Amino acid sequence: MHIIKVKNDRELSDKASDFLLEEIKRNPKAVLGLATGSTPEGTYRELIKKIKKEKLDVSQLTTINLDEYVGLSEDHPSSYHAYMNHHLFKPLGLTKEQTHIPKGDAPDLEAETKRFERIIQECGGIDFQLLGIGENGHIGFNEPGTSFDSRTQVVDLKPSTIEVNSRFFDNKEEMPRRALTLGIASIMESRRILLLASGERKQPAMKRLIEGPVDEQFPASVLKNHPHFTLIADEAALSGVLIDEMNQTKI
Ligand SMILES: O=P(O)(O)OC[C@H]1O[C@](O)(CO)[C@@H](O)[C@@H]1O
Repeated sequence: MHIIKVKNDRELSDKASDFLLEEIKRNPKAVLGLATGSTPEGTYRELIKKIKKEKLDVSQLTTINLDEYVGLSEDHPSSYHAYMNHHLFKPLGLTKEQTHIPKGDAPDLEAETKRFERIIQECGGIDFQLLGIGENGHIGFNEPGTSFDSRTQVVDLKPSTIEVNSRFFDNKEEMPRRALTLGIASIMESRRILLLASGERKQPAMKRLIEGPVDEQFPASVLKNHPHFTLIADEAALSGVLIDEMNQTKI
């Protein structure tokens, strides 16, 4: 695990967008694994600016999103489809053919999980996976207790996740109780992984990730087993966390 400590969310967005930009420059046909939530919003904003400034061709990229709420159609304003269209796909002109997100309103959810795994295999696997982290350590929507061998699946969300994420819904009652998510094994097969964490809300998760053991009760801990795993976190998220200097770059 390599840790990059930044001052604040603005620096985190700048640094994380550089990682994505480098990946795209190195391989214009890259398969990018993408995340939603509040954390990567600034990263996407910076990435769009940099891609436009450098006039990069993004027409050959493929994107694979981590998750979607069960029951929400693509045009539901709180769906991750709507989030991605708004924050990245529309501004970059990425087409439906090159972008993939699990369909939360698929009539057969089990078939949808299989279809999604097939898409990942068919495009040759994920080159670069961007991740956020839940306060309880979830990655994608893989909640504490999820097997490290899991593949794309339908999951029940924990009450704490329902509470935290209901802020994205006008009416809290509309917050779905289930989601489709890439499994932990599917995420771990990505060739490189970048995890972002910002703000004091994420401090307990950072402490457990960095100081604690690899444990299925804390899903993000599995990332420490990945050979090319980088964490970018800000000072608030890392406050009071003991970091081995060998693993760290300060910005
Ligand atoms: O960045 P946030 O909003 O804190 O969300 C944390 C994580 O939880 C999720 O909302 C659930 O997948 C992710 O999209 C995100 O990475």
